[in-house]
Amino acid sequence: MFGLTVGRRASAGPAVDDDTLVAAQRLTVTRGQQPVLCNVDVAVKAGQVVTLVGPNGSGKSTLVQVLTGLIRDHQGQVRHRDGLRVGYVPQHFRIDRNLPITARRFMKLAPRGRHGNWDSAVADAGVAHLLERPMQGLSGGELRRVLLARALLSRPHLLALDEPAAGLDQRGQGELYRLIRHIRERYGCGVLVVSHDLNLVMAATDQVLCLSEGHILCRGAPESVRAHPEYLALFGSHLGPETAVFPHAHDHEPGEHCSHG
Ligand SMILES: Nc1ncnc2c1ncn2[C@@H]1O[C@H](COP(=O)(O)OP(=O)(O)OP(=O)(O)O)[C@@H](O)[C@H]1O
Repeated sequence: MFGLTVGRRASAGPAVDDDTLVAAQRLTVTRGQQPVLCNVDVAVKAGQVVTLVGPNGSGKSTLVQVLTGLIRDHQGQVRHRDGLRVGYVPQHFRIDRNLPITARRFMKLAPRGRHGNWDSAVADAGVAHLLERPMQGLSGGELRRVLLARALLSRPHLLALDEPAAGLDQRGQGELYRLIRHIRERYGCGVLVVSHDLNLVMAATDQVLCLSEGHILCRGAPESVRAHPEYLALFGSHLGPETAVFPHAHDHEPGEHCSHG
């Protein structure tokens, strides 16, 4: 899903002001007997970069998929701004090796591939030189750029990038975050990012949400904070002092736990 439009259905939920693109309240997702997300409150506003961090399996991708409208079997309330256009770059994307297709053709097949924001999407994602290349032959970083270009075709209000820095070298990661800021400014969109790259997260994010076992462990603006013990406990001491710093508020009382504790 790359050019989803959500928010046309009227539904009860948290208040959505003019700037708020999506807001979730007491969001809970259960898979099997296990809560994957538990009582999560989160909102993304236009022009804001919100980054989700947390260990493997902490619920980051699930949260992104709920906020982008891809997962709807949740408890709690999720409210999207009316007519919200979402661009989504998934964490995993497999190309069928038996179906040769160029990057241009791949993008043209997107919902807004023929009448969308083609020139800007291609230029902003820096993929002009990749358009005639077969998708199967792209490197991981090149593939991510094409997926980003495809997500931009709809001029999204909300751009969700699930681990866009995965597989990129240091220089590529720096470029990526510069690109995210550029896109945020150019499109005025909100950006929701999942990342394990904590140094870059802290440098390029308005708000960080740290998930652990489906709860928001801590959250805040990176520039306004100092080391937080729970965050350090989660990510270890390999981080530089400039990285492990943001204030937080718990989303649950110490005695109030989901069934996993
Ligand atoms: N459809 C599903 N069925 C069963 N379990 C699921 C399903 N989707 C997610 N889960 C489980 O929910 C938990 C959270 O998954 P999720 O992919 O959201 O985590 P994540 O934080 O994005 O992990 P990672 O950093 O490894 O990508 C995991 O334990 C996962 O196995």
